[in-house]
Amino acid sequence: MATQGQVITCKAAVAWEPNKPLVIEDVQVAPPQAGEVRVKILYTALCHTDAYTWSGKDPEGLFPCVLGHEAAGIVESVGEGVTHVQRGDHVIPCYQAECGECKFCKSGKTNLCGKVRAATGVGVMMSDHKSRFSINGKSIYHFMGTSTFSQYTVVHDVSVAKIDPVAPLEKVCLLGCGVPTGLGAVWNTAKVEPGSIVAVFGLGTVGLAVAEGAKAAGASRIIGIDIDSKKFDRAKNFGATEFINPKEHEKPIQQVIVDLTDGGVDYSFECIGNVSVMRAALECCHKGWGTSVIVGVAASGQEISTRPFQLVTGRVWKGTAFGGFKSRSQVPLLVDKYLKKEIKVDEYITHNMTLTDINKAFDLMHDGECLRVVLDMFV
Ligand SMILES: NC(=O)c1ccc[n+]([C@@H]2O[C@H](COP(=O)([O-])OP(=O)(O)OC[C@H]3O[C@@H](n4cnc5c(N)ncnc54)[C@H](O)[C@@H]3O)[C@@H](O)[C@H]2O)c1
Ligand SMILES: N[C@@H](CCC(=O)N[C@@H](CSCO)C(=O)NCC(=O)O)C(=O)O
Ligand SMILES: [Zn+2]
Ligand SMILES: [Zn+2]
Repeated sequence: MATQGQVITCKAAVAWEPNKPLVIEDVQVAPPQAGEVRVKILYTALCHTDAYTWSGKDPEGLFPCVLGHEAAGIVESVGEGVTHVQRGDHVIPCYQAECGECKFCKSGKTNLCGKVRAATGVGVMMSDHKSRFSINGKSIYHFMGTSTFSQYTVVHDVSVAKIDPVAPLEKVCLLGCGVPTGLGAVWNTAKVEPGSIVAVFGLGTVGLAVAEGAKAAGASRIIGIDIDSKKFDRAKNFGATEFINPKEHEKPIQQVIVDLTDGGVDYSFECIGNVSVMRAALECCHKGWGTSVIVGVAASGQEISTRPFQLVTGRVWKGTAFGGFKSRSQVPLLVDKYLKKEIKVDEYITHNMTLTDINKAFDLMHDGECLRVVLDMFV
């Protein structure tokens, strides 16, 4: 039955309130308006940022909403004026848009795009400042411009990357967030050179992707740091060469690392979202040139600090969003790299479940064994 131009009623996991279990609801998804695309989401993964917003600590978290931003699907229909994708295209929704025309996109200095960011930050579509999701007339907010915990979602056309239809959607959904973030933090943000010494704080999906990226960049030592030593064995397969558990040391972790590396590392990456660790990650960098990249998302109200002398003496503090990748143009290239076996993706998937099990999937994320859980949206 043709659905184009019609409201679609489908299943979605709705976050009615912070921290309350998500509820699988029948939601109405309005047709895409001009410049919008309605996507049938086939697979979505869960990212810790979904859990962060769900917790109520995200100042941009609005309820009720449909969370989710790491997914893959097929275009169901497009609104007026949309030319770069059409019905049937395989796509990855991109929470970081790329319009190619705004001040940010044209700067050549950042992957951030300004075109729809104001609207996506308040859970609505740009054209009319309204949501396309509702339940019996009650409006439900979008999230990150993606809302992939729904069988159908509406995104801005600048927030969708067309990919090779050969790629398995149940795998490449991960290229919507965590894996590119870690790889790009190394390749685009830090620009790690061959021979560098790298420290990675936090060995979840993002930290492991940093390790993988650092290995590919030719780093000579990749030091993995985690408070859960069970993470270490697996991290070897992603490129980490040595490991430190801060709990096993009396000295501050930055001092331990400085002592082990003749003055500090060339590059460090904080992949946790803990502001004390962010400080340690900066301070374990080598005087004169060491660069630390903040990748983890810290809650509202948290602040970073260090002695300014750390920066005066040449250390550099940076951050990265989506690893600095330009989403619409570079996500398809990452999919191609996966198809050529140049980057890992399958290895980050530890669990496969269904949309109905989404609350169990969130529980699993606290399990030390869990990296990414992929949900099949139509089982
Ligand atoms: N900047 C971006 O674009 C971007 C994109 C994706 C995710 N993120 C953020 O990156 C962070 C990591 O995501 P993830 O999915 O890998 O999370 P994760 O929870 O799987 O991994 C975090 C790891 O840190 C370890 N850890 C916790 N506290 C620690 C401490 N004090 N010292 C050392 N290790 C510690 C945990 O044991 C775990 O292994 C999250 O904050 C997420 O929101 C940011
Ligand atoms: N709304 C949050 C912002 C959280 C944040 O920093 N998000 C990252 C992506 S995390 C993906 O898992 C990001 O890319 N930010 C840039 C942007 O949102 O444009 C808060 O305010 O704390
Ligand atoms: Zn994410
Ligand atoms: Zn732009």
